[in-house]
Amino acid sequence: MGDVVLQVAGISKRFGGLQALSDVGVTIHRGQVYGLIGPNGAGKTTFFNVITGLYAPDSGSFELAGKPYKPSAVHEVARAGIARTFQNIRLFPDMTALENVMVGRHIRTSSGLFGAMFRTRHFRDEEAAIARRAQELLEYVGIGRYADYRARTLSYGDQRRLEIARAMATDPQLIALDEPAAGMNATEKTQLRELIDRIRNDDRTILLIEHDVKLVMGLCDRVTVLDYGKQIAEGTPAEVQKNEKVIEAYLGTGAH
Ligand SMILES: Nc1ncnc2c1ncn2[C@@H]1O[C@H](COP(=O)(O)OP(=O)(O)OP(=O)(O)O)[C@@H](O)[C@H]1O
Repeated sequence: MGDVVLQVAGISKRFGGLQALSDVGVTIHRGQVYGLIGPNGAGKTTFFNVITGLYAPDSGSFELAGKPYKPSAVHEVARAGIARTFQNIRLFPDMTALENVMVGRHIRTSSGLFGAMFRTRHFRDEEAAIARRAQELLEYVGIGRYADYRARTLSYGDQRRLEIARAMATDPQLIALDEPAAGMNATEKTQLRELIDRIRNDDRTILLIEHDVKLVMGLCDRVTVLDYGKQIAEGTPAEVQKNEKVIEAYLGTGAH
């Protein structure tokens, strides 16, 4: 098994009188696809938002690639090495596909504002390298031919791919995908599955929230199941599927 990429423990988060997360922890190894599932309102998005710095947790410890990190601000989390996509696609709709990926890459550059303002040689070289890398990533996710199209003109499935390319542009330790298959048709889901498989085979690490249990079970190495903010099961898909608490949680709410 690969090194530990993300280790979080004891995460709790309360909203007023509602305990959205109680003492949740996960350990994710390099090269794994780790799934987070649970019925509606179980706390999946809250967990994602806590580890990516959108919500401040009430408690919890956080380690990324062996170093403690404090998920207190979104850009700090991105710098620490977690990149994410969103349930509702958040691209720059009027920028091209290539430019959207280049934006992701900019957090790793060194020229800064001075370089950009005076268009220094170093800045220009860096821009050219960023554009090349962005094009490679578009090819990697399968939409290289749309590099010059505005993001909003791409199909839904291709916009999701573009979001993944943008997330990968930061060279993250961990890629967190928030319901990447939402709204996809069967063909798009198959392609998404192949893409996630490919990303894993390239030794990258993925945390996945997904409603489509079939997709999660077929794709993930390990799964955590949340219900009412509590971690009711953790294990391989086969283990989790047999767990009585899990069966009950899903049958109880009618969600699947
Ligand atoms: N910002 C917030 N303020 C108050 N309550 C919140 C907030 N965010 C989430 N909650 C509540 O916390 C609980 C967990 O919600 P969360 O969105 O994390 O669940 P989920 O598992 O992602 O659900 P879904 O599958 O519907 O997306 C819910 O009861 C929700 O209403």
